[in-house]
Amino acid sequence: LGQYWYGSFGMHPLWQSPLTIPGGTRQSPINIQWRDSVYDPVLKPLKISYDPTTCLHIWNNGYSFLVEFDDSTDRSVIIGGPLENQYRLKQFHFHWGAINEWGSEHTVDSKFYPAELHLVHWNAVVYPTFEEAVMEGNGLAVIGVFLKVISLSHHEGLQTLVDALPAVKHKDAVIEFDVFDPSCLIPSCPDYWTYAGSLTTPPLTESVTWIIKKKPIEVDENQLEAFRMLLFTSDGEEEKRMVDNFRPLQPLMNRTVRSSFQ
Ligand SMILES: NS(=O)(=O)c1ccc(C(=O)N2CCc3cc(O)c(O)cc3[C@H]2c2ccccc2)cc1
Ligand SMILES: [Zn+2]
Repeated sequence: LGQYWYGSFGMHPLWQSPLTIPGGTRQSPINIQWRDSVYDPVLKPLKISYDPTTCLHIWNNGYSFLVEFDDSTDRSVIIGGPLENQYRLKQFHFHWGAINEWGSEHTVDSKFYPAELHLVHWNAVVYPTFEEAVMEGNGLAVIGVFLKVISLSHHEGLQTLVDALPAVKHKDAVIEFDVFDPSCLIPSCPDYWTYAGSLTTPPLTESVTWIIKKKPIEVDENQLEAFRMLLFTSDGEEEKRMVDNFRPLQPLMNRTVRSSFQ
């Protein structure tokens, strides 16, 4: 699916989506214009509680690498922030560029970060399965965290992931990954923006409450280079480096981005 969605390789591929959702009014990603975001004093702090033993495996699904969690119970959840319910952690993954000039999906004041982390949660209070939640307006909540490259700032938590990546170099590779607490990848600063959006990969359904952290995490160049060594392609196919796996910006249309901070 990665190849189909990211089109030809090597260039800075536009998102080859066969369709923008006809009549889509809340597509993602978007540019967050800081001065147009509206402080909402009603927004609560986001409460994050992950159980590191719910971590299951890392797999290369041909468009990113996903770290998946056991979401059969409420052991790894988020609540508060803009959310009406508690949401269960299902997986996290990243989007990144071939070079540090771009790679994130969301932009802030039209500025790209070199990469963006997405922690994907679903509303298991209201919906019986993730697949059903994906089709509903309040079905998913995704925390977005920007990555910033600072040459001498090695990120310890990320390194655990980076060390595992060579084992999932090819599409469809999976390895067991049994203890990892993804809260080490989330900045301690509580500030975030939030808006109503969509999946940025097919099926692009308009089911995501986005929670974008204001502060990036800092990683070093070698750690991001490790992402760029992954492949869109399966073992035995002509190698295509997994880079530029981000969707182009979508129109804001009739939406307001709220901020949890002044
Ligand atoms: N970038 S994002 O909007 O945060 C995003 C969120 C969830 C998902 C997700 O969990 N899945 C399941 C795994 C998967 C694998 C693919 O190859 C793919 O193209 C999409 C997904 C999506 C997905 C969501 C809903 C139905 C089917 C697949 C993907 C991306
Ligand atoms: Zn994503």
